[in-house]
Amino acid sequence: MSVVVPECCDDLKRERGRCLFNKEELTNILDGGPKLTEKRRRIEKMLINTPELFDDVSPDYLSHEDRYSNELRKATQLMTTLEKNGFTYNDAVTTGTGLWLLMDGNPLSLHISMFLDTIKGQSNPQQLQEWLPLAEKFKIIGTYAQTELGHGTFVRGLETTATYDSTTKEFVLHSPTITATKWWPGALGKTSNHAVVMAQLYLGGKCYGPHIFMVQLRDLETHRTLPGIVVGEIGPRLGMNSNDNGFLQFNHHRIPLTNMFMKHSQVTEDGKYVKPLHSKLSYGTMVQTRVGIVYHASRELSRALIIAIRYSAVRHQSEMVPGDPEPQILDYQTQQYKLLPHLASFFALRFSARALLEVFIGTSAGLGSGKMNMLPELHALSSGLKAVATNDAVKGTDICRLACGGHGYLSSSNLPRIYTAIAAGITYEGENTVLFLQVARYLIKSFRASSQGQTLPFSVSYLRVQPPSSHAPLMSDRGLVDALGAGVRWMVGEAERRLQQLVDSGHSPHAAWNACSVHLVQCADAHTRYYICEQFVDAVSKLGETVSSGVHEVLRQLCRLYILHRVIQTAGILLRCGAVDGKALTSIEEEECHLLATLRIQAVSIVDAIDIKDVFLKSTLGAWDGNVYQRIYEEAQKSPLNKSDVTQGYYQYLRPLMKANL
Ligand SMILES: CCCCCCCCCC/C=C\CCCC(=O)SCCNC(=O)CCNC(=O)[C@H](O)C(C)(C)COP(=O)(O)OP(=O)(O)OC[C@H]1O[C@@H](n2cnc3c(N)ncnc32)[C@H](O)[C@@H]1OP(=O)(O)O
Ligand SMILES: Cc1cc2nc3c(=O)[nH]c(=O)nc-3n(C[C@H](O)[C@H](O)[C@H](O)COP(=O)(O)OP(=O)(O)OC[C@H]3O[C@@H](n4cnc5c(N)ncnc54)[C@H](O)[C@@H]3O)c2cc1C
Repeated sequence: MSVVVPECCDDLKRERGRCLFNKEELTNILDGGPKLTEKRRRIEKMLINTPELFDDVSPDYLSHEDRYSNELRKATQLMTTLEKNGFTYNDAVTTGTGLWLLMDGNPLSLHISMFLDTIKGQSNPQQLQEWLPLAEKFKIIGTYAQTELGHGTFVRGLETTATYDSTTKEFVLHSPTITATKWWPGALGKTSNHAVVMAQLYLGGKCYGPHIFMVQLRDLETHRTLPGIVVGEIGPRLGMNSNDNGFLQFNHHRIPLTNMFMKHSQVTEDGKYVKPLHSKLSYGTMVQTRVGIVYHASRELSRALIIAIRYSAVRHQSEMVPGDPEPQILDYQTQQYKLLPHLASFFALRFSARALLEVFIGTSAGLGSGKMNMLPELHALSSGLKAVATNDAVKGTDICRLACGGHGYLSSSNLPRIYTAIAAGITYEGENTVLFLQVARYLIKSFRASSQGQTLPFSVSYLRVQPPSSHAPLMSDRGLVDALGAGVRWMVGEAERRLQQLVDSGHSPHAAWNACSVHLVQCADAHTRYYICEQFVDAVSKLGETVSSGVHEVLRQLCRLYILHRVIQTAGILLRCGAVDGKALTSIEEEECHLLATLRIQAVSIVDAIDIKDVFLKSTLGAWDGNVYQRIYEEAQKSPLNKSDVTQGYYQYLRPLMKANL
């Protein structure tokens, strides 16, 4: 059956006809300016004109091995296409285009992110000169090998050892137990010939804690594993199965002294240790990746939202008024309630990701001149935002799937794949509960410092013991954000009180911490969300002077929805601390419902402005033209089971069963 694709179906035409703002302007804001939109589109055009980058057959129908090879084919093609056209891998990462193409984890993602970032951030000048050109030109291919079978979160508990032998000026890398096996690193199994390896540094019998080493794993000609090294792939996962997540063991494997990354700490030839300016500088690559993940999570959420919102405008179901035609499901208030707060979250995360990037850039510049004072602030912000962004992207993506009913469960909707890929983000790069507990540590320290009269860094300055009272009317955006801040201050104060009470009653500080950790995680989550609200309000108010009134109104409504939704989610706390009363909450609930109806009118245009082309959405439900049913039908025809009318399985199993005398 041939597909006659209309320019765009009537439902979507009508939706788009109601647009009251300049879509291109909103696109530019999301990209970070017109020049960046233009650059992204140039990259997209180039990629779209490279057919080798696209799948002939859905990876769902490939074997485990073919899936990997197919993704490797596309990943290498992507790198050469970018290079030939004067772009870098970084352009593909920062515009999102590369990650959308390589849809399910890919064998070069760790190379272009954590491997290269470690070389750039942890090398001394000689190492940088030696390794960076090789890695940038893909002469060596690497990954970030930190996690072990026995330890992922607790980096200090890693078991792999790097023992210095001053007689040969080498480190001896060893995996003393099964639990010391490196486990999980992306692209470690079959792709990488190098890895940056986190191992416990031993000098003269003394352990100096985890340090990073550049280790060659495979021969550069034959790609065979080097002696003293065992490496392989860990097998199928929930998602991201196009990647070759791997395992790695060392058997007294020797590497030169100069292969320890020596920007921050050094070992001299005679085995003396030179301390870094801050003990956690070697965790820098993780921090940088967390910053990137906030963007990544917001992008993945936006893909799910485009799919679900367009589909909700095309799908008609049930009767709202008996006897009337079936309405678009987007007209149901419950459907709006499922989707639109997540649309607001996407915008909130995008603005917060940008603010975090600025903190990262500022802190990195400071580190260059020996200033370490911003490091705890960056660690807390990047940990909290990574956790909230991935939690919300996962939850939002699953809601989008559910909002598409049965068809959301189809692989061809692409929602399952977006979900499984982003679901890994809750665990990797610091498990979210663990990261929240790091934020909580910062909050409690800050709260206590404030009680002793110290000035607090900007992200926690609202926690000071005697904050100035809010002058903004409660129901204004600022007033509600101040109320949320008061709620967090109350929660942190309460956590501190409970901790102190437990210590006073004889518990050790560590036992008290564990006994309060559920509440502490809630504090960290609430603090991070308060920060996100602040960033959203600030960004919209700053843009107010420069953008057209239509775009400003849409952003103002999305920001308002985000804040109202947050206040409702936190109602219990806000009532307990007296920041709002029942009457205010009732009017906030009513306003939220009203706002859902207002935003619904332009919802399709808003997701259009996110500007992700069909080839990157890869969804039968979310394509620009809304031709949903034809696409679903055509995709089903590609199932290998439809190649013949009667399958082999019938002759092998079903027929014998039917003929058996049971
Ligand atoms: C370019 C962008 C690309 C974007 C691409 C996105 C696409 C994604 C594709 C990639 C796919 C997958 C990648 C996944 C890769 C990985 O998962 S790599 C492995 C990551 N592993 C982790 O994240 C481990 C998590 N654990 C930790 O970070 C630490 O162990 C933990 C912080 C939990 C505790 O560390 P300890 O060493 O045990 O800490 P303590 O000794 O207890 O000390 C705590 C104090 O140290 C401070 N601290 C901790 N970390 C940092 C840091 N990074 N910076 C600054 N300070 C830090 C902490 O605040 C405590 O300070 P205090 O004592 O309170 O003053
Ligand atoms: C798809 C994927 C890709 C990955 N890629 C890489 C990679 O490229 N390189 C690499 O080195 N690693 C990689 N990892 C590993 C990843 O970084 C770890 O899985 C992650 O850091 C969590 O560690 P864990 O698995 O040891 O979990 P655990 O730490 O064992 O966590 C299990 C549970 O214990 C809880 N828990 C642990 N510690 C605490 C605590 N202190 N307080 C309270 N609760 C706690 C956690 O909250 C969680 O609920 C990857 C993982 C995945 C899933």
